[in-house]
Amino acid sequence: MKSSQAAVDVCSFSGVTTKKQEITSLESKEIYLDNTDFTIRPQVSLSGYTSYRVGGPAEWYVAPRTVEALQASVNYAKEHELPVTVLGAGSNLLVSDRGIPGLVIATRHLRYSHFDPETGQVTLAAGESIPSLAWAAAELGWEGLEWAVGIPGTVGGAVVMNAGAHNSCIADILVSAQVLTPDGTLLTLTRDQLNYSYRTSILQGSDRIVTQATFQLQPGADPAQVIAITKQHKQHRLTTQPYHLPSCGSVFRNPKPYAAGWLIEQTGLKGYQIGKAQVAQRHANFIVNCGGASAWDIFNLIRHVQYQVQENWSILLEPEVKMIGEFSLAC
Ligand SMILES: Cc1cc2nc3c(=O)[nH]c(=O)nc-3n(C[C@H](O)[C@H](O)[C@H](O)COP(=O)(O)OP(=O)(O)OC[C@H]3O[C@@H](n4cnc5c(N)ncnc54)[C@H](O)[C@@H]3O)c2cc1C
Ligand SMILES: NC(=O)C1=CN([C@@H]2O[C@H](COP(=O)(O)OP(=O)(O)OC[C@H]3O[C@@H](n4cnc5c(N)ncnc54)[C@H](OP(=O)(O)O)[C@@H]3O)[C@@H](O)[C@H]2O)C=CC1
Ligand SMILES: C=C(O[C@H]1[C@H](O)[C@@H](CO)O[C@H](OP(=O)(O)OP(=O)(O)OC[C@H]2O[C@@H](n3ccc(=O)[nH]c3=O)[C@H](O)[C@@H]2O)[C@@H]1NC(C)=O)C(=O)O
Repeated sequence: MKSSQAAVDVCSFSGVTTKKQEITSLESKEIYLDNTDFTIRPQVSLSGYTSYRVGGPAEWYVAPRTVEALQASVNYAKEHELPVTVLGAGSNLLVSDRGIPGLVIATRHLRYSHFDPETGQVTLAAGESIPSLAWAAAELGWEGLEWAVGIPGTVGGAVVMNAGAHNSCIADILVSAQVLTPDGTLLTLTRDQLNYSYRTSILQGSDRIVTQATFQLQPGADPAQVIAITKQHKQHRLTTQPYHLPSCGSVFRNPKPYAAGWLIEQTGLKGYQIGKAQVAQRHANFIVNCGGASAWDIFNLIRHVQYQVQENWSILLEPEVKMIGEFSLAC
């Protein structure tokens, strides 16, 4: 186990990008990608694209609507030696107030879905919404996604994170995922190749971009029943989790057999606040933005919680949230 010192000393995080680089907008002009009608835009604030509602600008930002435009975006980054950061719906991200150097590629505009009643398989583009999918499946009477209704975000993010709830997770239903590799190749990876375990997959920290996924569901149930179970799951969340304030969901993975929320509450941290970031009263493993928090407030609170839990329980809580960009003392 790492020491508590390690828990407070590390002050620079990176998710996808690693290069230390100040944001220097080369030109404040949009760039048109070859053979597409898409533009790469400079200095785009990411706070509107994350559920925490914090974060500085992307040096460059693009949200392609087709796989071809995605490929063109990746090629552009390669040609200009820009580090690439991939964004889904930003519901599990803490973006630095300093922003993200290089090119941020948002995949949430990649959209299509196909339900195959013969096989019970549904194939979706990476940008499709998981809660919308869960409701659509319930309305068709297809079982298998009732648990997913309250998980904001995209198919791509859920496949990478192995999103889960109520003892189910993406790995239980994933048949395969299509990924775009940095050399522009589209590969199909089976569930076994993704090396899934609790809230992790081989895709975390990798340079492969999920473009679509196929899930196995079970058609043929009574829609009213599937909708009823889906509603119960949603209701359970609304009563146990602080959905009314910006957050990233659970901040830490559960250090089994303990629940992070229980450990944090027992440490006396419910309601503890740094700046406008607060350990939620309703669920201690949620840190909420009470209005006007900075990423730095949230980051410091994460560190404080880690430190206090380590001091009291000798357990280092491991963040589930992906922290991207620079978080240095000079912020
Ligand atoms: C209120 C609330 C409740 C939540 N409840 C749950 C819950 O019950 N269970 C749970 O598991 N999570 C939960 N979360 C966290 C979050 O919803 C999930 O992690 C979700 O799957 C993230 O999807 P996203 O599209 O927002 O991904 P993002 O947050 O945008 O990205 C997450 C990671 O995936 C990578 N990524 C995203 N898209 C792609 C892609 N196309 N290709 C490659 N990499 C990609 C990003 O680089 C990043 O590393 C909750 C969050 C909130 C705000
Ligand atoms: N605290 C936070 O930081 C955040 C919390 N959230 C919460 O996460 C949850 C998921 O958010 P979001 O991704 O926006 O998805 P929602 O669950 O709000 O909606 C997703 C889709 O499902 C449809 N839908 C919703 N309820 C029903 C229903 N009863 N029957 C049929 N269809 C339905 C919606 O249709 P329609 O548009 O017609 O309603 C919409 O198309 C929500 O509870 C939201 O409040 C989301 C983001 C951040
Ligand atoms: C929200 C997320 O996922 C959630 C998912 O929605 C829910 C529902 O299935 O189960 C997990 O929460 P969780 O383990 O905290 O589930 P809960 O049932 O709320 O709590 C577990 C235990 O901790 C206790 N608890 C929780 C919060 C709190 O403030 N105090 C406390 O004592 C509860 O009483 C319970 O005994 C996932 N979290 C993780 C880290 O695995 C996410 O990953 O972002």
